[in-house]
Amino acid sequence: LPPGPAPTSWLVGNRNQVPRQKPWRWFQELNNQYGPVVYLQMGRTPTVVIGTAQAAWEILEKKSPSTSSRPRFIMGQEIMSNNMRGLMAEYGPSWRRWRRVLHGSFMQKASDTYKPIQSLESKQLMVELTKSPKKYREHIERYATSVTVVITYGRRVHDIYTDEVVCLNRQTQQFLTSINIPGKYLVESIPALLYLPNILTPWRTAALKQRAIDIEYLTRLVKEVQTKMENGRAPHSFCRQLIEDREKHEMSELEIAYTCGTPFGAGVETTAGTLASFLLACTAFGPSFIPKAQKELDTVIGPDRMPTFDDFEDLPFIRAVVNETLRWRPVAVLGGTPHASTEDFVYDGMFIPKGSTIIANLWGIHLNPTDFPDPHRFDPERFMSKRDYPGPWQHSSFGYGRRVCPGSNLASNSVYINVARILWGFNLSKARDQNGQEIEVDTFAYTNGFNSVPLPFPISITPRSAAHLAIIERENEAAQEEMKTYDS
Ligand code: HEM
Repeated sequence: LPPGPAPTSWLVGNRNQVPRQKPWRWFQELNNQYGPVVYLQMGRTPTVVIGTAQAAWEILEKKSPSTSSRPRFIMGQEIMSNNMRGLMAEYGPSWRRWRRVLHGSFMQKASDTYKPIQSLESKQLMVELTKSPKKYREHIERYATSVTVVITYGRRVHDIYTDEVVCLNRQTQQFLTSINIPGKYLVESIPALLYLPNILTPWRTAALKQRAIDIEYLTRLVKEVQTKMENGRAPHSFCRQLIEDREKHEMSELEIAYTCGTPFGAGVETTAGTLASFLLACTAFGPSFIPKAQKELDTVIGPDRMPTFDDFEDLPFIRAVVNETLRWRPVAVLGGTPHASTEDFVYDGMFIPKGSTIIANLWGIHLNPTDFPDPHRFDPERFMSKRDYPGPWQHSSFGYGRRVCPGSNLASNSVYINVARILWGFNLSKARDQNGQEIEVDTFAYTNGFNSVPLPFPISITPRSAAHLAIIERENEAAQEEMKTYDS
C-alpha cells in the first residue's frame, strides 16, 4: 500500500484525523511528508490522496478504465437523488449515456454556440461594474447564473436573490453540500442501516423531502420549455435539445429534468468563484501584471472597442492570466468529486485496491513548488512558455480522465471574455480606507466548502477613461436589445 499516517482505530481508521476545516491543507502536508501518493483508511474505505500532477495523470488519466467511477454517496446520490445525478454516478451504462448527452452539448464545437450569450451577458456585467463596483460579487454571480440558465432553459436571470429557478437550485446545492460531508452520517460507513424502517432513520426524511422538492421544480422547468416549444417561442437551449432528441437518447422525462439541473450545480459557483479569484489576484498582485496585460490590450484592441472572442489568439498574455487564475486558486480545490477505482492495480510499486476513493488534491498539485516555483505568487509569466506538465492545459483545474469537466470550454470562455474585458476597461487596485490608506487583502481568506471561493474583500474598480466608459455603455445598450428574446 502507499505510505500514510497510522489509523487511530480499526473501526474509523484515519477518519477522525481529517480536519473539518480546509482538509486540502492537511492532505498537502501528508503528500510533502510521505510522497506523491498517500494512503488513508476512511472507515472501511481505502482512500488515496494524490499530491503531484504527474502521479494524478498516471493514475486518473492513463489508468482511467479502472479509476473513473465515483465512491458511493448514500445520502446525496442514493437517498436524495434516487441515483439521478450523473456527477455522482458510478461508472457504467447510465453514466455513459448522461455523459454522451453532455458532450454533445458542451464540448468544443458545441460550446462555441454559447459564445454570443456569454459575450452579451458580459457586456451587462461590465456596465454593472461601472454603476455599483462594490457589488462586484453579486454581478459576477448574476453573470454566471444567467449564462447557465439561458443555455439550459433559454431564459435570463436578472436578480439572483429573487429569481425562482436560482433560489430553488441554490437550496438544492446547499442541502447537497450539507449532507455530503464525510463522516456526518453513519450510514455512509455502515450501508446496512439502509434496511432499517423509516421510523428508525430520521436522517432519511429530510433527504427524501428535498428529493420531492427537486423533482417538482426540475420537471416543471422542463414542462415550461415544452410549452414554449409548442407555442413556437422556445429559443435554442440544452433542455429544448434534450426534449427534441429524447427518443435518440432514450431518456425519461425525469432523466431529462435532472440532466438539465447539471450545469447549474456544476457550473455557476465554479465560474463565479474563479472570476472572484481573478479580482482578488488583481487586488493583491495587480502592479506586477496588470500594466503588461493592458499594454497588450491597448496594442491589439485599442480604446475604441471591447475585446471579443475573435481576439483570443492575439492575446497571449491575457490567456496566461486566465490560466494562472485557474491554477493559483483552484475552485474545485479537492479535484471536484473524488474518483473511485473499479479494479486492483499497482502504481509505482504501490498497490491500490479496488473500491478505493481517489482524491486528486488540486491545492497540493497546483501549489507544488517543483511545478510552480513560488506557488502562492500570482504570476501569468508561468504560462507564457510551454513547460513540462502533463495534460492539455498546463494546469489541472478541470480534473482528469473520463470524468474530466465537460464544461471546461464553456467555463474557460466565460473566464477569458470577462478577464479580457475587465482588464481592458477598468483600473483595478486595492480599495482605500477613510484615511486614504490602501486596505490589504488576505489571499488565503477562502470558504471551506466543496468548492473553495474567496470570502468578500474590498477592491477599487474604476473605468480607465471616459472613452472606455462610453463604449461599455454603448455596447450594453445594444446587448440589452439582443437579449430581449430570452425574456419572453
Ligand atoms: C471554472 C469553472 C469550472 C471548473 C474549475 C470546473 C472543474 C471541474 C472539476 C475539477 C471536475 C471534476 C473532474 C474529475 O472528476 O476528475 C468537474 C466535473 C464536472 N464539471 Fe466542471 N468545472 C467548471 C465549470 C463547469 C461548467 C460551466 C459546467 C457546465 C456544464 C461543468 C460541468 C461539470 C460536470 C457535469 C462534471 C462532472 C463530470 C462527471 O462526473 O463525469 N463544470 N469540473
